[in-house]
Amino acid sequence: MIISELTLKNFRNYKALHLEFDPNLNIFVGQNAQGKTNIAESIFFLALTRSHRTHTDRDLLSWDEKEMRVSGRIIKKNMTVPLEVSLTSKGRIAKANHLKENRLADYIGNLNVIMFAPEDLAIIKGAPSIRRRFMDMEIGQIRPVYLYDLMRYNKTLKERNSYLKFDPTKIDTDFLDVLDEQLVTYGHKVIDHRRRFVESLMTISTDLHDKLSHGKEKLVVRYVQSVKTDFAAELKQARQKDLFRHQTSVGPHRDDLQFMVNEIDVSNFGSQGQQRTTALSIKLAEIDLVFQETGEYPVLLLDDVMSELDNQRQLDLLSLVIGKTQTFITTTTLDHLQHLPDKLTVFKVSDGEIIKEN
Ligand SMILES: Nc1ncnc2c1ncn2[C@@H]1O[C@H](COP(=O)(O)OP(=O)(O)OP(=O)(O)O)[C@@H](O)[C@H]1O
Repeated sequence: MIISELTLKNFRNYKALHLEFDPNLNIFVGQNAQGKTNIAESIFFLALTRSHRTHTDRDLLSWDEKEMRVSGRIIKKNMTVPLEVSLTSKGRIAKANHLKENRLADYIGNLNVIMFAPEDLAIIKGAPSIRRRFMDMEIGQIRPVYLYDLMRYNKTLKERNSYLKFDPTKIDTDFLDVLDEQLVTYGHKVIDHRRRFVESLMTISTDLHDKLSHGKEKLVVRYVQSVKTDFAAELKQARQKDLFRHQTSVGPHRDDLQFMVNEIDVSNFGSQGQQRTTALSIKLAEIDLVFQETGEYPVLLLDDVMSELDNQRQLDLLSLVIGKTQTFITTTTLDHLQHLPDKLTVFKVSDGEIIKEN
């Protein structure tokens, strides 16, 4: 799948912008704080109706504006699909083929993107919540039904946690049983999706990591489940503790991922280089995973990551993706970019102005 055109209205520092893209490689070059990441972010937003770097929609609106719109044209399976996501006083509106989707989960999946940014190192080094968010975003893109299951699980979890805060003498254990039953039903669905995702991710990323490390490192990705064997039984067993602590101590909201390189937990004991290569393997694996699940390669957004990679890793990365996925690179300089293919388009970015150079 490729994105052929992008139009921005009041998105960050772009009041009005229209761009036509190269199907192969697009490079956005410019000094710091000119608006390169904003372009990558807008493409991510068009795909997922949210930003990769802020939870606050307000941040995405140009200062002093009340509404914004990102629209684009996607070409997949030889069909052109117009997409549009806007933030208005009525909230978030997503349209595919000019038709409004009532549920955002029905819209997501029209455009698949994989974003690789320096912050992604946090998937390896950061808190478990970052790894859960990573799983949720990625599974949601490939199988939108996951978002429903996750939403229902989270809603029930919230309800249970609020109930656990009630005066203990007023707790109705029958009602808690009902909540537990619902939590287990939705929780199983979430766990099933995650298990399948991690299995596929593991197979592909191990192979890629082998290539990226030139056979020196074996990567193993493990799904670390909070539920060990029987969710219902474990929930029951934890009930007294949960009532005491006013929160649910077992369930997929406590899941994690573990990355082992040559049998060492790379999150805690890996070198910077190993952690970077692991993050890269995971991200690149997603490209093939999206293809496996949807029959289309996603669009790849490489935001400010090339300068962090040495020559060899740049070469490995580009040789793995160019010709396969439409790629967008943001960078402050073209100097360190080696091994670029012949077919590419460079966009010079300066203070929200973009000049296309062929
Ligand atoms: N909501 C907004 N409205 C208007 N301008 C904004 C808004 N949010 C950010 N900006 C401006 O966008 C610019 C930052 O853009 P961006 O994050 O894309 O930088 P960049 O070119 O990727 O830089 P770097 O190389 O440092 O990552 C800054 O000038 C900032 O003031």
